[in-house]
This record gives sequence, C-alpha cells and structure tokens, in this order.
Amino acid sequence: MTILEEILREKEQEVSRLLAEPVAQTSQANAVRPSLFGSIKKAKQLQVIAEIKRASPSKGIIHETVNPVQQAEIYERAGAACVSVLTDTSFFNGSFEDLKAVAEAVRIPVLCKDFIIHPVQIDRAAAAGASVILLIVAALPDAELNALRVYATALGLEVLVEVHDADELNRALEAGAQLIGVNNRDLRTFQVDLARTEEVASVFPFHSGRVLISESGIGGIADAQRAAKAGAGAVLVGETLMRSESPEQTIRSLQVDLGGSGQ
Ligand SMILES: O=P(O)(O)OC[C@@H](O)[C@@H](O)c1c[nH]c2ccccc12
Repeated sequence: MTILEEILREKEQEVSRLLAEPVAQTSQANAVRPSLFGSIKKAKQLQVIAEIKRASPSKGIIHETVNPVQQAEIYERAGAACVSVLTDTSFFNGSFEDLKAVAEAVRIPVLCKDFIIHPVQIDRAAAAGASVILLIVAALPDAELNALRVYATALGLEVLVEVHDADELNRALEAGAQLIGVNNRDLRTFQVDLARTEEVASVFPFHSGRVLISESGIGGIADAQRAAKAGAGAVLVGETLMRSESPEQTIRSLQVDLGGSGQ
C-alpha cells in the first residue's frame, strides 16, 4: 500500500468521526481575505505560500514545538501570499485548532492543507477560517474532484488543485481548476524533483489565465528561480521555512523577480 492509500484509508475514518460532530463557527469564519489567485496574478515577484508543517511521513519530525501563530505572523510580515496549515493529525501532527489559531492571527489567505475526500472536511476548513482548500487529483475520481471543487467554490473558498504530471493536469483542467499546484514530491516514492514543475509547465495553458504553483522541495533561491523560469507564479514552501533560523529572510530571498511578464 502506498502512503497516499494509507492516508486516504485513515481519512475515511476521520470523515465518519467528523460527520458525527457538530461544526462550530468561529468569528473568523467570514473574514474577508484577499484572493490568493488575484495576488499571484498581479505580482511581479514570485509569491511564497508559506507552510506550517510540524512533521511529515517522508521527513518525520521537522519542528514539533513550533508555535503556529508566531510562525504565521512571521510569514505574514515577510510578505507571504498565503499561510498553508497542515490539518492532518495522523501523518503530519497538524490540526484544525492550528488552522483556527492561525486564521485568527493573520489577514492574508489561509490554506487548509489536508487530504480532502468529503464535503464535511470543507465545512470544517471554512469554519476554522480557511479561505483556500487543497484538492489532490491523485486522491479523487473525476466526479468527486469536480463536486468538491464546486462545493468549496459555492462556500466562497478558493481551490488549489494539486497535480503531479501532465495527465493529472488534464484532469484538473477538466474539473475547472484555475489555481493549479504541481507537487514536486511523488506521493508514492517521496522522491522530489523540480523537473515535475518544468514538465507540467511545458503543457500548461498559461494563456488561459490560470496560475501555476510549484510545491515541495524548494530549498533556496536557485530553486525559486528555476520555478519562476518555468512559469510558476508562486512556490509552496514547508520544510525549508520550518528549519530556517530566519523564516522572514528566507521568504524574502525566495521572492525573485518574474522578469516583467508575470504569467
Ligand atoms: O516541505 P516542502 O518540501 O517544502 O513541501 C511543502 C508542501 O508542498 C508539501 O507539504 C505538500 C504538498 N502537497 C501536499 C499534500 C498533502 C500534504 C503535504 C503536501
């Protein structure tokens, strides 16, 4: 069984638990945040989606004792376009409490990073104050991908659709995705390769106004430049920021010029 299959199996149990619980609204649930899509579109520098990631199946513990609110405030101060918060507990040591605390502390877009397979998870993300959710093409049949995207959009959420190759890109496009992330990490083997971004970018319909984001394995300026050169408007960065002594400086260093043309 691959790690993705293992995670999805666990998610089914989580969904049953969530369905049995009432959803509590928070004061931030209806906070107006800028559009992530809009801020990436208009930017002349590569944008940074900065992640709160305590641990992961591929790396184990990354930063167990992080204070998610303080970390998110640093991200916001550094000009991050969005804070991504892992809410999966079993594999990433995150939680919806982390998401809620971060959403209450910052005004920039907040991404709920989870393995979403059911609308109840989207309700939870919205109730905790997220303005963006992630849908992973590899985790969803076409009909569900489309239905979950429509459901989230109707709630006023933005949707980041994650792909790993050109076939998955086509499925994302057919499901109406506008904000598309290429995960440089193969969820089956954990291997990271920025060539995934270049590969998907080579067939990406930039002319249609869609936005491409390069996710995972961004270790520094050279990687940011490589992603920007391929056509990415943003990078999604977790581990490098969680391990950085100065996440603020690291974010600023990744905001490389996009060379005037934008996307
Ligand atoms: O820590 P990294 O290599 O910078 O990666 C961040 C992010 O892209 C990664 O956490 C991620 C990408 N897609 C996901 C889906 C689920 C959980 C996690 C992820």
